Amino acid sequence: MENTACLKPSKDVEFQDVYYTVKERKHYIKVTGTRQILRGVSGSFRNGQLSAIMGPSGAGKSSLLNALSGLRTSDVRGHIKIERKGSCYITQEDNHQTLLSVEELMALSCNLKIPYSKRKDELITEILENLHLNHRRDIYAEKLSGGERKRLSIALELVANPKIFFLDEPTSGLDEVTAAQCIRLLSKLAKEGRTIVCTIHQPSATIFNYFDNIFVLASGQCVYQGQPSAVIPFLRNVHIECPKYYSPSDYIIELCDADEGKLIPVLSELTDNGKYIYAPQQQLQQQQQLTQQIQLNGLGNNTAKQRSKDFQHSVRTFFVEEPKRSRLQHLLSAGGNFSSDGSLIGGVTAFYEHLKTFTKLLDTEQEDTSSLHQFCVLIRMMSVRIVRARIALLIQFLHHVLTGLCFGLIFLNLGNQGSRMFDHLKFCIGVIVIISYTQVMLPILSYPMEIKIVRKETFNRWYKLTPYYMALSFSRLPLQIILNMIMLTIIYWMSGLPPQLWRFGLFAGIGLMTSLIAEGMGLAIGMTFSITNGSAVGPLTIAPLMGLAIYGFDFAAQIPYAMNLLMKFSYIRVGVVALILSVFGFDRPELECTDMYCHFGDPRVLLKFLDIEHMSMWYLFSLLTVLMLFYRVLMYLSLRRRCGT
Ligand SMILES: Nc1ncnc2c1ncn2[C@@H]1O[C@H](COP(=O)(O)OP(=O)(O)OP(=O)(O)O)[C@@H](O)[C@H]1O
Repeated sequence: MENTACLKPSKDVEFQDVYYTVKERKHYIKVTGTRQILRGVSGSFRNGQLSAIMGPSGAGKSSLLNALSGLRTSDVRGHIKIERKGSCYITQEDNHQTLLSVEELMALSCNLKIPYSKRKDELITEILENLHLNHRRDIYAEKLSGGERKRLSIALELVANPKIFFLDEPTSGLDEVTAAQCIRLLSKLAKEGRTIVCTIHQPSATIFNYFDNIFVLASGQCVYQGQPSAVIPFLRNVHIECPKYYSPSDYIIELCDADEGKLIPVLSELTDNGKYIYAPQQQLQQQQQLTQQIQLNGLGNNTAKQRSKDFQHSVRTFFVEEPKRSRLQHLLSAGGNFSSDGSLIGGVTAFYEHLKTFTKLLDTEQEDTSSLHQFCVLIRMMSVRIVRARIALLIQFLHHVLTGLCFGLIFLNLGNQGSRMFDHLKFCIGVIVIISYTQVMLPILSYPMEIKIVRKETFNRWYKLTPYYMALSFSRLPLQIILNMIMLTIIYWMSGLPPQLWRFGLFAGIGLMTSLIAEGMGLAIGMTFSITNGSAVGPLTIAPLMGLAIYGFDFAAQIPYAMNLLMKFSYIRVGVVALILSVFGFDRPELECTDMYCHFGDPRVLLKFLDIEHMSMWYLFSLLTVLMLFYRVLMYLSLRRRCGT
């Protein structure tokens, strides 16, 4: 894809001959061919206008929006001119950071995007008032209604005052009144000097008339581009008369939906796949100017097909005819009143009244915040969320205490008995396995939701991935240390291991290292897969590592070299060996022997039997550190891959 460099920052979005081709696969593996989702579409979305990409389901609306916004770059060809830095993308789902109120989310957005502004509170209040959300500022975002969530999504982006908004299906899931409110809000924002482009499946007649420009896609081709009021005259060009009392938007979409390959190519030809913009004949002067321009450039129907890379000349406007009713009249007849400046007031549009013009607060040029600043803001936010997730905290606390007690009871006072060698082994394996399993599964089940938010926020330049990654890693550390220490203390104390602080320190240190490695692995899986796939991939990945952890203890001296090498990759194995060494190594005195003869009464015999008597704890800690770094790097790469930077 070619993103044309803008010499002068432009707030328009222009594109020419955009193709999006995907590979078709059989059973997800074998490539059987390719499919063109977008077939060389062109068009332009102007600043100050609210534009809609419409079309039947599967027409390619979201694909076009993703290609234009830059969310999708692979498999996209063509020329797209957009100033990425000043744009933002609002997803259909409206996912926000959980356990934060509207005000806190706004503060987060402000702190990340405009750290040096002294008037953050003022700005937050102004935006919330304008978006009619001020009365909901203390409510958690997940408690908001669909319409309110959509407005919050817009409010969060407005903080940095982007000039280009892309919205994927902003009205989906909203009732008619709320959807109309949302579109009116977008229209107002557009009038304030923004370029707003959204996909919309099939707008109602009311909503349809709020758009300044519509771009109708069908089978990946543009079948109409221009003002909503010009659809009916445009269709007359091909002798199609929109029935009376039928919404033109419904009609053109239904025509395309029912088409069997005859009408779409004709309409696409008529618009030259988006190169012609249709508008009513409102101003004779404009028409004359255009005619002159066409004559000057010698652009007839044939020459218009010559693809020019110059966007200035690539998209042309046709004026079809005078609209029967102006948009203003239409709105008036719908029951609204207009103030002298043309904005709609009164009656059902009370909400609209609140939409004042944004002050200069929004217009300040913002600098990018430093990574350190982003890290500090993010870690504070993550810590607040961890503390507020009371039920999750309670469950995790109970889990660690109960697991500790269960283990303690199973191995009660066995830690010092020379006749229970196999129990000692099971104990060490059990401790490491339980830590690994818990820490792997938790992020696999919780992170896939989070990654969607991170993807949206990094795409909209709230923060960079590195500070986010660091904040994520460090914010979880205190809780992980506390919970693991509680569990390991209970286990160590109940199993009757020597009451030596340094030995307990080693024991707990190995447990914590294992926990950090497992968490890194869990996060890497959670960042890559959905919950469904991740919950299958997690156990599948951990199973071989567990297998390697219990392999060959009874013939340790005969384990083949290759197998020995492989076992070094299993952090569970390394953890188990380190734990055995911490419990039975370091000149531990003879264990108690209640039987006539205890072969493993002397801990050195056990270490020799397991072939680890010469193994150094430093070496094992180094191995664990390398494995921890490996999984943490993997986690970072998964994050980068998923968030597309
Ligand atoms: N990566 C992809 N691989 C295969 N097919 C794809 C891919 N992306 C999109 N498609 C297909 O392209 C077509 C257009 O998808 P897109 O999501 O852009 O449609 P849409 O017009 O937004 O539809 P809807 O209104 O139903 O959301 C669909 O048939 C979809 O299955």
